[in-house]
Amino acid sequence: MALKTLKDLDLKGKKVLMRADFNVPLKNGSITDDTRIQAALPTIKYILEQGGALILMSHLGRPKDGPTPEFSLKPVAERLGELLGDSVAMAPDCIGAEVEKLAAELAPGKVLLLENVRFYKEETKNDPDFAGKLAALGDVYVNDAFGTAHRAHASTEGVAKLLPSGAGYLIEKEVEAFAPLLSNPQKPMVAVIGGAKVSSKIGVLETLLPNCASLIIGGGMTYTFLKAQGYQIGNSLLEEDYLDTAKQLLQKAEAAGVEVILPVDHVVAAEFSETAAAEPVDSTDVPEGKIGMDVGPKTLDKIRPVIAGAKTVIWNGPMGVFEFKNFEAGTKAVAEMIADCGGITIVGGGDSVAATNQFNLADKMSHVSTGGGASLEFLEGRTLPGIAALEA
Ligand SMILES: Nc1ncnc2c1ncn2[C@@H]1O[C@H](COP(=O)(O)OP(=O)(O)O)[C@@H](O)[C@H]1O
Ligand SMILES: O=C(OP(=O)(O)O)[C@H](O)COP(=O)(O)O
Repeated sequence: MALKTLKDLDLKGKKVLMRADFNVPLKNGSITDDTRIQAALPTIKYILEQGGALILMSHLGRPKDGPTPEFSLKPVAERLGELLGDSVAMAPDCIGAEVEKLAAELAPGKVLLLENVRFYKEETKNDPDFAGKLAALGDVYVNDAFGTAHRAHASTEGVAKLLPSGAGYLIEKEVEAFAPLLSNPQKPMVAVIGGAKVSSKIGVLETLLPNCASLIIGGGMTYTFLKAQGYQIGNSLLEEDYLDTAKQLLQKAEAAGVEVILPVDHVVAAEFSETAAAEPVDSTDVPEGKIGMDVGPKTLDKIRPVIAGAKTVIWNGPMGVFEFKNFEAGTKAVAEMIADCGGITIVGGGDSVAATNQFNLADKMSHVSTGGGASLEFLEGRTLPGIAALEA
């Protein structure tokens, strides 16, 4: 798959519209891990050095009700300004007359960050009119949002059809890093899947099965699977609509001879809060009224030999609510097992990468990817719409 890249674009004096994945973890309005911003810097600097005026766009989180301050990209503009040593202008919106004026007046070498594109539902619907309004802001389009390349959205896919386009350095680097895994994965391969995006990732698991010897499921994913098997899950995270999918996946894994490891004990809390007390539960069932927040020690004992025996480990999704000190132990232990396993280790996803950094293990992983869902889909051999749109 040959991609059009930055080198195929004439950037000098141009308004360069660039899609980045600035969906960074935030706590009380502050960025807790800026890996995704750092990862976009090589492309950003190249565009500025070439004399482009850079208009950046991204989503942040999954806002449901239009513009909401907690999903504003303002903290990203500030952090990016610090990293570049030059102020980054923050647009009040991502489309409209005021934004058009700011974009038109943007000087070469300067940066304007548009407000969260997901403040418009047209973004995720890949609405052509909305894509047209975004495209009108630039002369050329660069996509460097690997973490969002699995989404066919207006800013990742729609705009690419409307402007001369190319992939940024991050997309190029990620695609290269995954190439050996696609062509020649070292086996046995083990997938460790957790986190909170059950509906996004549960479908991907099925396609991972043929290549995996074992599938380890933890984090918020756990409870949809446990409930599907008839266990009690208390008030834990559940995506009710995916109970059947979970049941079918377990049946398919059994038929394919793939070992599935699910938590057999938990650390629970009475409420989802940083200050909640950690209560160990030595049972697969979660007591009524409690929330499963982390995997327990017996689960870790089951996971340990499986990861130690792997030649390739793919990890996406924390094993628990690692952002809260009382519930970080499971994620930390599994991250350490992966870092020490001696095989090829791929960590992907905004929060999994944040966890890897929190435990100072990034240097011990073979590849730390800015994409979680994107890397899983890419590894399955699926065409990522954001990348397909950049094919030469
Ligand atoms: N048991 C759990 N209940 C609720 N949320 C959880 C649980 N375990 C992990 N999480 C949350 O999952 C989030 C990360 O999920 P996800 O976005 O799928 O991962 P990534 O960003 O690495 O792809 C984290 O914020 C973490 O707190
Ligand atoms: O954080 C992201 O994905 P990830 O959690 O799978 O790494 C991307 O920014 C995509 O976000 P989305 O899953 O809301 O489309």
